[in-house]
Amino acid sequence: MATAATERQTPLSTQEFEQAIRDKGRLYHIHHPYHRAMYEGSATREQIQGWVANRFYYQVNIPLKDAAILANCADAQVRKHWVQRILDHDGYGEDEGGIEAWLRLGEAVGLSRGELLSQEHVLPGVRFAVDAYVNFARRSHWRDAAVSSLTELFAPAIHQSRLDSWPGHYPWIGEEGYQYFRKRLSEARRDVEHGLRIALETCTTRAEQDRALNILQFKLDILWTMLDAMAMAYELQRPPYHTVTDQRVYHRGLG
Ligand SMILES: O=C(O)c1cc(C(=O)O)c2c(n1)C(=O)C(=O)c1cc(C(=O)O)[nH]c1-2
Repeated sequence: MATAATERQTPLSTQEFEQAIRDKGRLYHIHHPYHRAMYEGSATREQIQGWVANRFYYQVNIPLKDAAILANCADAQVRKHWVQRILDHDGYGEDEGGIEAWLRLGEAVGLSRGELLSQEHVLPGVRFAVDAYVNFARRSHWRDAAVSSLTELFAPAIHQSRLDSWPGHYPWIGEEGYQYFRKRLSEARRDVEHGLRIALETCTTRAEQDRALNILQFKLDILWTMLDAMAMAYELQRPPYHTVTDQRVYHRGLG
């Protein structure tokens, strides 16, 4: 008879494991009140601008995270696919890349390129959360780092929700701002197919599956925590040091 302990060790079937991964979508940042406000049309211009400026820090760090995964991966077949993610963001040939598209989104919401590039709006809480993601990829086995990207399973829905709702709610946002979200619809679907295959093929014991689900939760925590920091600053008007100064005195990264 199986005891509770041995039952815990029974691996989930591939279908059950995939379902457990997909079930994590109920904790995606699409459900964060900050995100809901943007989607529902109640976000202010300052809140949208704050989100775009802070999320830029995520955008510029994604290729560093993916380069760390490549650097830790001895499997050429994996690298051959994974390298595409860096090109998607940095650009290649005629494709201007996601970082450039995000800078255009910044301009479309009224932020200059210089404002985004200087990182002057990046809140410490956002910086720490994104840095935790990059550092996890640097120090982990590439398979664990690959699993942490699986929140992208849920990303097409969130990009689509912005394309569906923002133009109606925020007519002041220029049309050229939406290209990033359009571009990611197909890129995220392709990436996640590869990432999911890695997870399903390499996490075969219950312990490995549980670890993968915990890593995915770590990543969900990062995304949620970024929005918590933005909610403090732009909804509750309590950015860091607000009791002392209204200047953005926070550090811009230590290089
Ligand atoms: O707008 C979003 O809500 C959102 C979320 C995520 C995500 O789930 O990590 C990514 C993106 N966008 C995105 O645009 C992107 O390029 C991306 C790469 C990754 C990753 O973990 O490698 N996540 C995401």
